[in-house]
Amino acid sequence: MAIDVVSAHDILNYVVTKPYCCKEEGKSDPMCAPNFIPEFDPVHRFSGHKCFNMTKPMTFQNLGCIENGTTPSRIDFSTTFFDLSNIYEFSAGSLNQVRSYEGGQLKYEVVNGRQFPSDASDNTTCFIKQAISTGCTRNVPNGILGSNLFTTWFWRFHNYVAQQLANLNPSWDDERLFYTARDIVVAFHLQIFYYEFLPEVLGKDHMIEDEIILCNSTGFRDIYDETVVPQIALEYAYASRWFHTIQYGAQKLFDKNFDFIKEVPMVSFTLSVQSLAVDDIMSTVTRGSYYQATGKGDSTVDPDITDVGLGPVQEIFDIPTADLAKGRYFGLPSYTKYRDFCSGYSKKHVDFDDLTDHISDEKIRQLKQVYETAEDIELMAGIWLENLKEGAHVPPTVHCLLSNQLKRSIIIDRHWYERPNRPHAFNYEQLQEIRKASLALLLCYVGDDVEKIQPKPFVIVGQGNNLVSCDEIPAIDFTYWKEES
Ligand code: HEM
Ligand SMILES: [Ca+2]
Repeated sequence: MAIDVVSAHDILNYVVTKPYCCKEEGKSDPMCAPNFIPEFDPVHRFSGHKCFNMTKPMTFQNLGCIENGTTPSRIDFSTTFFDLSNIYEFSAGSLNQVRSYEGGQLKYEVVNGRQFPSDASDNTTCFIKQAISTGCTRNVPNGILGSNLFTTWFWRFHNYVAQQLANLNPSWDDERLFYTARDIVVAFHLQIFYYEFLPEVLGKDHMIEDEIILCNSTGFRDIYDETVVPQIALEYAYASRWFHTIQYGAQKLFDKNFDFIKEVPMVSFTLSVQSLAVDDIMSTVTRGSYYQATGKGDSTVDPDITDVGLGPVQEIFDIPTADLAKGRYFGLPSYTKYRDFCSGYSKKHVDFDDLTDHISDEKIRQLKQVYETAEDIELMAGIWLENLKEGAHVPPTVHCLLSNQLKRSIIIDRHWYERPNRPHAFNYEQLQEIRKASLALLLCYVGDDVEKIQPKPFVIVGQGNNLVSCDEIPAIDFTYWKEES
C-alpha cells in the first residue's frame, strides 16, 4: 500500500465519457454506491448489462482556456507538494470545511465508537452512519480502500497530535494547535513515505545514490532551490499507474489472534468508505493491511482490476486500458524517448534491439506483433513489459520517472520538513522525534485494535520482522513541543 501515490485517488477528477454500452433504466446515482455490506456479495456487481465507461480528466480545453484541437492540458486540483493535501485540501479550498475550529481538531464523526473523517454538516445526509443505509458518501473523503484507510488514519493522527499539543500547551489557541499539528503530521508522513516506504519500493541504496534520501538520516538537510519551478511531472502519476499491475484483488480479514476470517474483493471497497464503519470491519481490514502480502510484479493483472475496477458504481471498468489510453490522450512521447531520457541520453533507443537490456526477447517479439516500429511503443506498454530493476521492486523506467520527481519534490518545497531555515522550522531535537515516524507507530497510535504489529509493516511478517507489542515500537516524545513559559 502506498501513501501519497495512493492518495492520488483522492484527487482523481476524471469525468466519465459516453459509455460504450449501458443499461438505460434503473441507473443509480453513480456517487451512491449500492451497499454490499455485510454480505460482501461479489455476484451482484456483475448483474445486468456490462457497461464499460472510459474516462477523461478535466482539461483547460474543457474550460475554453486553451483552443480545442491542441494536446489536452490537464487541470490538477491537488497541490503540487507532498503536503497531505488529501487530508487538508481534499478538494480545492476545502481546508476551512474540515476544521472544527476547536482545539486544532479536524471534524470527525464517531460510528461504532470509531473516529472517521467527516466534513458533513448537520443539514446534509452524508454522514457515514447515514451512508451505511443510503450508500451516499458524497461529502467524505472517498476513494479506493488504501486511500480511505490512509486518510482515516492520518485524519485521526492529526487530532491525536493536536490533543497532545493542547495538553502540553494549554494557552495555545485553535489556530496555533491546528497549524503546529499539521506541520508535525505532514513531516511524519514524509518521513514514512521517503525513509520507510520508498526504500522498499525503489531500493534504499538507489535512493541514497540518487540523493533522494540521506545515508545517515538524523540531521537537517537543505536542497531547496527557489529557481526551480514547483511542478509535478505528468509522468509521475502516469508511471505510478504501473502499481495497478501488482494490486492484489483480495482483501484478507484477520481476527485479533491473526487468524484468517475470510477474504473480500478489494474493489468492493472502492468508493464505499462507509463499509469500513460496519461492525469490526475496520479492525479486521486494518490487520489485513499489514499482515497480508501484496501482488506480484509479473506482468499479469488481477482480474478484478481489469473487469471491475471501480467496484459497485460501474459494472465494468478496465483500469489498465484506461491507463494505456491516458498516455495517448496526453500525447506522451514514445517509450523509446523515455529510455533515452532515463539513460541520461548516453544511449539512443531507435530499434527493437535497443530495448533488450530491460525487456526479454520473448516480450520484444510480442511488442513487434503490436507495434510496427520501436518508436511507436507507448510508455505504458513498455513499462508493463520491463523486467524489474535490480535492487528494486519496480521496472527501471518506472524507477527513473518516480525518482526524478521525488528528488524534485524536495528541491521545490520551501517548507520541506528537513530544512533548518524554513519558516517555523523544527529544532534539532524535534526533528529527531520526527525521524521516529513509522507506519507501525502510526497504527499503534490510531489504528483500530492494533495491539501487535511488525516493526516494518510494508514488509511481510517473517524473521527479523515478527509481530511485536506496540510498547516495543519507539514512540514520539511530544514534550519537545512544550513551549517554555
Ligand atoms: C483496488 C485498487 C485500485 C483501484 C480499484 C484503482 C483504480 C483506479 C482508477 C479507476 C483510476 C483512474 C483510471 C482512469 O480513469 O484513467 C486510477 C488511477 C490511478 N491509480 Fe489506481 N487503483 C487501485 C490501486 C492503485 C495503487 C495501489 C496505486 C499506486 C500505488 C495506484 C495509483 C494510481 C495512479 C497514480 C493513478 C492516476 C491518478 C491521476 O492521474 O490522477 N492505484 N486508479
Ligand atoms: Ca499535495
